[in-house]
This record gives sequence, C-alpha cells and structure tokens, in this order.
Amino acid sequence: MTGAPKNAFKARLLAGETQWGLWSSLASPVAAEALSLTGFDWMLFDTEHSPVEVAALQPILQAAAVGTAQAVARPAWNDKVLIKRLLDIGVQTVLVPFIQTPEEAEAAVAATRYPPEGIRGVAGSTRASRYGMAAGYLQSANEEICVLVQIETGQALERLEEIAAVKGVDGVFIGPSDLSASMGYLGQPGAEPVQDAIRSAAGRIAATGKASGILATKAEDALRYRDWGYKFVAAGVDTGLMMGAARGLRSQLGE
Ligand SMILES: O=C(O)C(=O)C[C@H](O)[C@@H](O)CO
Repeated sequence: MTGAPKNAFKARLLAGETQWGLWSSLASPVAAEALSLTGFDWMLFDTEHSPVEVAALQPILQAAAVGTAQAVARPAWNDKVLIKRLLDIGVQTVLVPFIQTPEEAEAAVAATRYPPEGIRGVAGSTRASRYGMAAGYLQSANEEICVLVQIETGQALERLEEIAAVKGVDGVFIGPSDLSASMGYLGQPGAEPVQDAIRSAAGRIAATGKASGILATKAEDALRYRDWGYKFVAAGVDTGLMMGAARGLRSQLGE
C-alpha cells in the first residue's frame, strides 16, 4: 500500500462532475453503513449539530466505507484541533462551517496540511495512514485532502470571491438554514430573497473556478440547485428521511 488513499470525491470535484450527497445527522454506524449502500456519491457526517464526538465518528466512518458514498465530515467549528483529529481518523474531505473571511479560510486550509504548507500535527499510526501501513502517507497526504468551506451569512456572501480564491479551498458550500437566518428569514430558506442569493452564489462560485455545494431537504430543491449549477448537492438529511417515513406511515393508520 503506497501513499494516502485516493480521494475520489476530490477527483470528481476537480473534474467538474455533479455529485449527489446525503447529509447524516443520525450519528449511527448502522445507519451510516446502510445508507452508504444506497448509491449516493458522498455522505456528510456532521459533528457540528449532531451528538457525536471524534471517538464515536471513527466506527461510523468504518461502517460507511462499505458503500459508494465518499465520507465528508464537518467539524463542530473551524478549529485546528478538531480538524486534525478528523484527519487522523481517516477523513480526507472536510466541510468547515462558518467561514466569514479569507483569513478564516486560510486557517482552515492550513489546519489540513502538513508543514511546510500548513500546521497539521504528525501522528505515526492512525486510521489515516492505514495504521502506518501506507508507505509515503506523510508525503502524499496533503494532495488528497479536500477542503470545502461553508458560507452561511450575508457577511460571508459579500466576500465570497475572496474566500473562494484562497489556495487550497476546493469548494464553497452554501448553508441555506443559517444564510436565511442571517438574512432575516429564520426558518425560511425558501424565501424569495434567500433563493435569489443562493442562485446568484452558484454563478459567482463557478466564476472563481471552484466547485459549489449546498444542502437541500427534498428532491425538488436538490434538482433546482443542480440546475442552477451546484456541483455537490446533499439532497436530504437522514433524520428527516426517517421521521418523514415514520410520520407518513403513522398517519396512514388513522386513529
Ligand atoms: O445552514 C445550513 O443549512 C447548515 O449548515 C446545515 C444545518 O446545519 C442543518 O440543516 C443540518 O441538519
């Protein structure tokens, strides 16, 4: 085994392919394993708004490795320690929340790179290096890392081009829930001004040469975002899918 594992999500992103994703908040190895088999290109494992810490994420990643979906993980914050710990358990693609400035994007990238490109701490035997079995991992790790930065406020949108231009940023992801809250439409990501901003962001991100991503909660929204140019679209959230199915079943049963 030589070098860092190839990051298929990053390769497809750089090739300009559209990739369908699934957002996972269930924090469960069983759910991760099962959902990874359903044909999605990527799955986002959330540690910002899910009750899961790094130790519990590793078995989730191991379970998800059986399927087609490439793992993406969101640290709870743009924090170099949290990012380092995700990378050590084998995450190669990070979605970093709440990036407001190019400087914050630079810090996120630096946290993912070994020196001299960045400040990632070096560990000998981790899941990332196949427990030391991947010869040359340290030398090749940086190039297989994919950094997605999340823009989720009006303030960040104003600086979108500067943030996207940061070296090492591979994709820019719009967070519709927080963006709508920041624009004065809390709980209304479908509000017209929010949708207008989301639509124009797709074109602005494309013009920078970086890939754009977004989260939808139903197929209709996911397809519209794809048509607007978004390249990595999470089409739903596992908790929402489960609750929707359970509530639908219960309502069919009547009183
Ligand atoms: O702003 C957003 O949208 C997000 O960041 C996603 C949210 O955290 C949430 O909807 C995930 O379940």
